[in-house]
Amino acid sequence: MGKKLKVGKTRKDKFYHLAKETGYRSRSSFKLIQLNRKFQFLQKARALVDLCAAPGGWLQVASKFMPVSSLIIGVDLVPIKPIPNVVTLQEDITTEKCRQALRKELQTWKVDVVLNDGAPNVGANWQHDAFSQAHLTLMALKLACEFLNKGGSFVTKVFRSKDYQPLLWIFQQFFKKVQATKPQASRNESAEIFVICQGFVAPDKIDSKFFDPKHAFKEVEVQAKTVRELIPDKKPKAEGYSDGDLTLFHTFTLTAFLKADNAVDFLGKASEITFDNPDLESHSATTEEIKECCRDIKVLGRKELRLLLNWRSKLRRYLAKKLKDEAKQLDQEISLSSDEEESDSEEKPDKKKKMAEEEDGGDEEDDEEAEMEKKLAELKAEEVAELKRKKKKLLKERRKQRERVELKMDLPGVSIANTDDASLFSLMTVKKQKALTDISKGDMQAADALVDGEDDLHFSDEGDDDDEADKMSLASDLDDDDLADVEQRQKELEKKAPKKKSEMCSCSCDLTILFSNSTSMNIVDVWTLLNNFSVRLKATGLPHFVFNWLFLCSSGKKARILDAEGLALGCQIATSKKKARDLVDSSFHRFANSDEPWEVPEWFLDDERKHRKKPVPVTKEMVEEYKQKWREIDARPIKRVAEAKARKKRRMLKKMEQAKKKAEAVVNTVDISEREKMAQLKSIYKKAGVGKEKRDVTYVVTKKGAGKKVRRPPGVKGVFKVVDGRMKKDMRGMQRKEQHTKGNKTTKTRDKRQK
Ligand SMILES: C[S@@+](CC[C@H](N)C(=O)[O-])C[C@H]1O[C@@H](n2cnc3c(N)ncnc32)[C@H](O)[C@@H]1O
Repeated sequence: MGKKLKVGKTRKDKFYHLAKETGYRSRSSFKLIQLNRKFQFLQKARALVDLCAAPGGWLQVASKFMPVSSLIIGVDLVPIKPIPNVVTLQEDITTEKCRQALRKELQTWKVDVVLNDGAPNVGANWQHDAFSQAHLTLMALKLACEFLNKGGSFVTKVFRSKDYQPLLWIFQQFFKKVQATKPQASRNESAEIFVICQGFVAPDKIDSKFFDPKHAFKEVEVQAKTVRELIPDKKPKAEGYSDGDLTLFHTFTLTAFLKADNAVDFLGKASEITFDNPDLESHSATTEEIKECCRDIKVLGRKELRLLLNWRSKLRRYLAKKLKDEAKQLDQEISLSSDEEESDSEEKPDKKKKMAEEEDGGDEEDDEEAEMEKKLAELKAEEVAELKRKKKKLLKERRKQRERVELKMDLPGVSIANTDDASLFSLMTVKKQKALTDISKGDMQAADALVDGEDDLHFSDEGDDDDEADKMSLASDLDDDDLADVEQRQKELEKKAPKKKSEMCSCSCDLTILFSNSTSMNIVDVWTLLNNFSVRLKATGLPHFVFNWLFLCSSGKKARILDAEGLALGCQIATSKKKARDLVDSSFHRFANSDEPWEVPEWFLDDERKHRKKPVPVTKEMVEEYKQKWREIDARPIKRVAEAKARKKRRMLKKMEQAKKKAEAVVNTVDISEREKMAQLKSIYKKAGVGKEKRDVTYVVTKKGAGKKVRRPPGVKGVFKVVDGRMKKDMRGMQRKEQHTKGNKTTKTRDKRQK
């Protein structure tokens, strides 16, 4: 019969195979690789001692990551197969002999790192094993304290048992920084954990009691009090077994959960809650989700654990109420059955007891409420944190945008990167966009709907979610200063005309959509729209507010929506308030709101289209100036091109540098002639790509044929070369012919072979 092996140990996981493939002697090598990747203690170390090192996987990793010619010593009870540049000792690390052997090996040296992956021979009793492991760790620490340099590191394996906390405390007495972690390569089912102690303080004198297990290991009981403690932000650490308990799966009844003094701690220990009370199982609070959660508590997150706690509170309240009702009913029965008064007197103590319990239930309710409040406060704090995160994200985005503008990757107010303009996808926006298109076509009914309508296009004072989203998109289109400015003005206007608030919202948002989304609109469209709107705007008394927008948009902050003409116009408005006012005033004219009420001939309409609009007060020169500016901006190389050019330049310089060195070597060579030197120098510089500069050659096609002497044709300057127009064609013809004959030959030989 074969020996029955433990499943966890025999299971060959990816690290096992990886170790086999990469030539590491043990899968634990990857634990050290991962620990070192996180804490970087091997790279700087010049000397290292690996305690309990067989078969030598950690030693291999150490010799790979430590600087060449570092001193590496490995100790183990069993012999370690030799590893290049590693000294191995066969000793028991708990003995004095081992200490002396190490002293002999190290002489006066001290080491920078002490590793300990020691695992005593485990067997019959987990509790005993855990203790021997902790003892082994303590002995490893003792050696570390003797041989470590000041500031050195001690990396050790520890099993999560009751001795874990005392061990951590002891480590903290000797090292500045003590961190526990479980590398990925460590199996989840293993209770091992790795503690990285950094910054050895090297005390002058060490009390021997630190290394005496009797003194060192005292019980430290830690109870979880909050859900956050139960599920920390970081990856949970592996838990060891508690005394006398050799299973990891713990099942409790619902009654036990309801009776538990500390519900959170209870959840920390329980793996499953079973239903032992049908009444509670069918309670409305016991939803399918709750039942699912009860099946495997270990996999639950904070949210689900809170759900269970709330459920518990509900059930407890329900039970308390039920008891109360029962007591009341009992009371009524007592008062009704006067005949049984005497017998009642015997039962009364029982009822009183129940009443007292009921009162206790009331106290419990208070506790529950306090607990609930505490939880609510926790939730609130989480919400606040979430909000803070969002704000931080928003600020980060704005900072990035500013940086992009500084790097000339974006224009002010225009983000190439930020294309997630929420307002583009808002249903409200789409509706308004349609209405605006209609208005721009002259449909003033749509304008009526926009401004006066109580329908879904209307922006109410309270503002629903969509309103908020649109306002947000409006805000996110401006930078901080603009936003503050606009908000300030909005407040002032609200004070001045409180009744017009809803109208103001309506107008301002319409224009926002116009300016933020109408990328294709030019100033004439804007102008027409404003003309169409002008009467309404006048009615709301908000032309200045509207023109704040126009100003912001046209003075470069919204450059993307305006063409050169628009920019020129915006510039005019920006320079003078009067000009802006005049511009608005001039939009109120008799053609502003005409609806073509009568039939007119086509020629008249054409004429009207051409001439009825007041010309925009912008000169051609101004438009040209802004066009030129756009051209300059367009001509700027994009960042990637600039980077590629810089890379090319760097490569060239490097090549030149190398060529220069080679050329110097050639020049300094004595045993070759000057001519040879010249030839070599030429070839070096040619290879480096610094040959003769390419001359501009003009090709002259003649019928006489290439290479023949031809007079300089009139109008040709500089170097010219005579070529035959037919040559290319002839060459190609010849090549074709050659291929053809080759093909024939191969088919003939194939035929011959077949024959
Ligand atoms: C998990 S293995 C170490 C694996 C090693 N880190 C590697 O990467 O190859 C644990 C080792 O601790 C050793 N060990 C246990 N008790 C010891 C002691 N008292 N002194 C020295 N070595 C010990 C065992 O012999 C065993 O080789």
